[in-house]
Amino acid sequence: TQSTRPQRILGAVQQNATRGDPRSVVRAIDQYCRNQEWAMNVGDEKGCILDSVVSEVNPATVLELGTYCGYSTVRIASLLPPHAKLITLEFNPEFAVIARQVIAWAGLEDKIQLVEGASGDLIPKMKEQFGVETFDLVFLDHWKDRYLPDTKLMEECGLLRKGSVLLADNVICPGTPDYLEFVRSSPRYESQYFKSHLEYTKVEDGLEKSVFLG
Ligand SMILES: C[S@@+](CC[C@H](N)C(=O)[O-])C[C@H]1O[C@@H](n2cnc3c(N)ncnc32)[C@H](O)[C@@H]1O
Ligand SMILES: O=C(c1ccccc1)c1ccc(O)c(O)c1[N+](=O)[O-]
Ligand SMILES: [Mg+2]
Repeated sequence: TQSTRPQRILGAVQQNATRGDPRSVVRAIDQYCRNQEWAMNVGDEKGCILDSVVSEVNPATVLELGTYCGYSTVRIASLLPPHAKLITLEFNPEFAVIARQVIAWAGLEDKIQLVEGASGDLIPKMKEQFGVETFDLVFLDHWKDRYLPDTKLMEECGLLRKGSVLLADNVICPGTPDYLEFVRSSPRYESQYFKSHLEYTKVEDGLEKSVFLG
C-alpha cells in the first residue's frame, strides 16, 4: 500500500539520522524535503531565525501550535535549557503518530509533550490540565486563519505575560493578513519582521516576532 509523506519523512530520519542526536534529525528531514519532496516544515532557512529567537528568549515554557512531523518541535527542543518544557498541539492523529516517533528518535521525549487536539479546545485547558502558568515563547505554525483567534484566546486565558514572545511562521506565504495587521497595530505588542523564504523554495516568506507588552 502507498506510504504517506509523513511516513516517508520518518523513514528518512530512521535511515539517515543518529538516535539521540536532534540536529542530525533536523538535517535528515531538511535533506529529504529539499532533495526528494517538499513538505511544510519551517525548514532550514527560517529555522536559523527560529533558532536565534529561541536562544535569545531562552524559554522555560514553550507552546507550539502545529506539530506535523515534529521538525520544528525537535529543532526548538534541542536548544532548550535543562528542565524547560515544550507543549506542542496537533489535531491530525496520523501526523501525531509520526511526530511521536521523530521526537523519540531525537531522544527528546522528556522535554516535549505532544497533545492531540485542536488549539481552540486545548488552549483554555492549559492551566488546569497541563499545569502551565504562562508561556515564555509561542511558535505559531498551524492553519493560518487560526493565528489571530488563538492569540486572542491565549490572552483571554492569561497564558501570556509581559515579555512573552510570539513567533509566527508564514506571515507572507501562505500569509496571515488579519494576524499581521493585529500584532502590528495593537499597542500591546511590539512586532518585528524577519524576511526569509518559504521552506525549500525561493518564494518570499518570513517570520513575525511579537513581544506581548502586558
Ligand atoms: C505547517 S504544519 C506544522 C509544521 C511544523 N511546525 C514544523 O515546522 O515542522 C501545520 C500543522 O498544524 C496542524 N493544525 C492545523 N490547525 C490546527 C489546530 N487548530 N489545532 C491543532 N493542530 C492544527 C496541522 O494538522 C498540521 O500538522
Ligand atoms: O498552508 C500551507 C500549505 C498550503 C497549500 C499546500 C501546502 C501547504 C502551508 C505552507 C507552508 C507552511 O510553512 C505552512 O505552515 C503551511 N500550513 O499548512 O500551515
Ligand atoms: Mg509554516
